[in-house]
Amino acid sequence: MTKIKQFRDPQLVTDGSIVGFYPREFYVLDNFASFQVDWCGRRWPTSEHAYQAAHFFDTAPELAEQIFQARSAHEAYKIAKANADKAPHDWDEIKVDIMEEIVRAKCEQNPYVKQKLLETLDEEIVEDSPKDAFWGWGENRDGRNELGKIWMRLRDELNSETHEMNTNQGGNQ
Ligand SMILES: Nc1c(N[C@@H]2O[C@H](COP(=O)(O)O)[C@@H](O)[C@H]2O)[nH]c(=O)[nH]c1=O
Repeated sequence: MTKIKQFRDPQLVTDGSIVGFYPREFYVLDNFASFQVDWCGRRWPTSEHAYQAAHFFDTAPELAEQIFQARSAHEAYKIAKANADKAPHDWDEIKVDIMEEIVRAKCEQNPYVKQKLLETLDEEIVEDSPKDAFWGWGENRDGRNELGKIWMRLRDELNSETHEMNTNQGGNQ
């Protein structure tokens, strides 16, 4: 039995009879969601813009600029994919740390994101992507779910900060 009331998702109709387009309950955790992030000296339209541009900061700054200007997260993603050969050779080794930095900034800077993260209580968070088995769980639901893990780490941090604050306040009384 789930502890979280996901009031939107049970209404999803997936039998093909309608085309539904209202965002899902925890859409804010998605990198394509429309929350700006101040990171590396710029205000990025979404965390996806920041993450995709970061591929090219050192190797192709003009592409980073193009991604900054991209009109949507989808566009940012497409530019990066089309230029994957220009990413640094060690990208796979550094990308999780970079993603965590960006996602942490998004959470700290957007109170609604932080609120929704805390509403997940201690349930497992999964990027339930049907195709990405690195950031999400992928087609077979057994992928690495690295983005879900980042959110769970950030949630742990927030909860231990709150716990520490409560403990300190209790100690002062
Ligand atoms: N592809 C995708 C989403 N997934 C995001 O796409 C990015 C893929 O990273 P990488 O493979 O390292 O370039 C990553 O930020 C992941 O969370 N989300 C969405 O809403 N819609 C999409 O179409």
